[in-house]
Amino acid sequence: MKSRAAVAFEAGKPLQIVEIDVAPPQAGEVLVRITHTGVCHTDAFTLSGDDPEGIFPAVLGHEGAGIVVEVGEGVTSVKPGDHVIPLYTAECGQCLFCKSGKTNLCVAVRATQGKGVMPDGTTRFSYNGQPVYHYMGCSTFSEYTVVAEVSLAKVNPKANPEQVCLLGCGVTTGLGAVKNTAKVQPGDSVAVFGLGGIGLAVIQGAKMAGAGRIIAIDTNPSKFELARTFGATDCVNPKDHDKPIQQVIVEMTGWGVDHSFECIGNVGVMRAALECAHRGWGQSVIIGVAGAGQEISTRPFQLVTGRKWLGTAFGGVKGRTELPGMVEDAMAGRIQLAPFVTHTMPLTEINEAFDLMHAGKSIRSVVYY
Ligand SMILES: NC(=O)c1ccc[n+]([C@@H]2O[C@H](COP(=O)([O-])OP(=O)(O)OC[C@H]3O[C@@H](n4cnc5c(N)ncnc54)[C@H](O)[C@@H]3O)[C@@H](O)[C@H]2O)c1
Ligand SMILES: N[C@@H](CCC(=O)N[C@@H](CSCO)C(=O)NCC(=O)O)C(=O)O
Ligand SMILES: [Zn+2]
Ligand SMILES: [Zn+2]
Repeated sequence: MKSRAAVAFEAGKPLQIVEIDVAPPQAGEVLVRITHTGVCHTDAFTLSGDDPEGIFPAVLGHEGAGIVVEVGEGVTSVKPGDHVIPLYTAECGQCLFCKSGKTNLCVAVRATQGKGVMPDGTTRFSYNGQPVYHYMGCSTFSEYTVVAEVSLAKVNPKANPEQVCLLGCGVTTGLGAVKNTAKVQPGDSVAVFGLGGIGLAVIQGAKMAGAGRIIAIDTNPSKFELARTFGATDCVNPKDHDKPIQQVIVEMTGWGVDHSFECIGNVGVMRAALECAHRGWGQSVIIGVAGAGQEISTRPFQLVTGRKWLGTAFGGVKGRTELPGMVEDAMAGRIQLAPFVTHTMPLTEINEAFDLMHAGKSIRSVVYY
């Protein structure tokens, strides 16, 4: 079938809106009509060419909501008409990782997903007879996409797709990082570096966890108002200080914060986030994605004196098990999604979403089909 799609033909170039061909779902696969998709910084990261797993031409996008159109052989858990959120972290329930009870990092489809193909090693997308690759197992920048059954969370059809698509990545990642990775406790102090969709979701999660002081840090002060609305108690612009930001945070708190979160993808800031953690027990969670060749560093003494460095993917959330409940929480107002959606636009204007992100003017742009 034909599908309107925004295709990344080349790194560093705008997406092109074209009509691609989408082949039918094979065994264990599902054809989904995407109705809405958020644009996450990770899409921009891969488009920039910095992602070692980046492959072109590809249909990017991994923060979507849609409706099942057709299922392939053997698919039993979803049927046409079901409302779904595609998952870049699958949940097969069978693999070593799923069964461990220790992680959400299912490996069922991860190897082929990283190569831009479906589990059988081929792609369902083509343009002018040439292959177009999948992205993060989702490819939500196409109106019709094919995903593995294990990569779909079935959600309440009454939910607002313009908002719950954000549970496909940004908001879930931030909330999960607080709850599952850092395990923030009532009264704990928190520092959040980077106030985009991820950082603001961390702040929302910290507030929900009953954190005491929540310090929001960004070089773009226009982000502070929303950060305060979500629960930030202090807002800090590193540019206002002539000393390292970790020193500023340590001086503000005495010995540093109980938990810090890096939500930017900057290895220098990752170091600062670790070093502003409390002597003896502070921990720092890396959420931001850094480019090929980038490495983190700090003095080992920082760890010897009790700080911990952690990381998280999709906030440690098991999508098929947990997203349906998170959608209910959003519908009941227990999770706030509306404030994240600063812009909406049709697919034809998707490049504007990237421009707004790079200009620091948006939190989330949601594209509709
Ligand atoms: N680990 C995961 O599962 C996961 C999930 C989603 C996104 N991410 C990553 O999280 C990061 C954030 O994503 P986003 O969509 O919120 O991005 P975003 O671009 O919306 O937000 C980033 C924010 O960081 C701020 N910033 C940039 N440089 C800074 C600096 N030196 N000091 C302080 N603030 C600075 C920007 O002003 C912006 O407000 C990206 O690296 C993305 O790839 C990771
Ligand atoms: N492909 C990159 C890594 C990209 C990455 O770290 N992705 C995050 C999700 S970002 C969502 O916006 C993640 O979950 N990683 C775990 C996984 O991909 O299995 C690289 O190769 O460096
Ligand atoms: Zn994302
Ligand atoms: Zn699994």
